[in-house]
Amino acid sequence: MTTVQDIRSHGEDDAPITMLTAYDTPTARIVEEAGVDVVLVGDSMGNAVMGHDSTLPVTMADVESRAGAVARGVEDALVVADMPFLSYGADEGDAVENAGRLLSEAGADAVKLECGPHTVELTERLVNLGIPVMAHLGFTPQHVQQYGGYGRRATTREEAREVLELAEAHADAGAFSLVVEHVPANVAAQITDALAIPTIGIGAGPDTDGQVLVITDVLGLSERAPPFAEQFGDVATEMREAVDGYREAVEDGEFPAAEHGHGDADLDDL
Ligand SMILES: Nc1nc(=O)c2c([nH]1)NC[C@@H]1CN(c3ccc(C(=O)N[C@@H](CCC(=O)O)C(=O)O)cc3)CN21
Ligand SMILES: CC(C)C(=O)C(=O)O
Ligand SMILES: [Mg+2]
Repeated sequence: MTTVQDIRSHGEDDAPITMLTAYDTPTARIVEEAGVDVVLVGDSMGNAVMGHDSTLPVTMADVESRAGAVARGVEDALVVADMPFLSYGADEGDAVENAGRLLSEAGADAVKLECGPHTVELTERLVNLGIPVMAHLGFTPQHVQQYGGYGRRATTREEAREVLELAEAHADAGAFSLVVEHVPANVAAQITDALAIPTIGIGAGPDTDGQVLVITDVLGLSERAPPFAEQFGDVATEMREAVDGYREAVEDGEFPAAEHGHGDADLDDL
């Protein structure tokens, strides 16, 4: 069993923390069997498996449903669920209830919040209530309209300092780890050095305590993947071949065959 305390106590000499997203039971099972430490039910499901072009349309109902599916496929890995756009930040009571439901009903072990100055208090409140929080800073995709694009963040000294200070504030508020996305490697390295909790990077260079990617980017199932992602397989080709094989077998009258057990029942003509 991987717990939030196992992640929190990650040491400098330990192997890097591995995290991957999953949005369904069979994929979550494979991610866990591979020995990945943390399975993230990311709001990247909007792009990755729901056909949206951002994470903004993803709802609590979407994340609850997908987190349930993932939690049912996982025994040992830590399951973290993203809080989707506007499920926190508008009303603190609603935020607490939404976060709580991801644990008590969907079966997640922790939640992840895209952070800013407004999430420091919320982090403290959630942690006090027993809801572990993973913070997310740097490029936070729920702010894409505010940023005006998908470019790297914290590229100036001023903005890098802001991110560092927010990281420290969320660590002090009780976050057990911190995702740092799409920032310069030296900025991610300095944040990592400054914090007692582990950092998990995406598009943030090699000097974080762990790495995370979106599963469809890793598998070669994404229509578009960010430049910092790496494709480690070509599952789309495998799927195309299987589907093509099925279609051909039906069209050629080869499927179903006797071995598929469609024998006749012993009855008169209807
Ligand atoms: N499939 C997938 N993978 C991801 O890693 C991912 C998602 N979806 N959805 C949520 C966010 C969005 N992310 C992204 C998506 C695109 C870029 C990207 O293309 N950046 C380019 C263009 C920058 C620009 O528009 O100026 C770059 O060169 O940095 C970066 C992060 C990372 N996350
Ligand atoms: C890319 C990770 C960090 C994420 O937030 C997601 O998958 O939604
Ligand atoms: Mg996310």
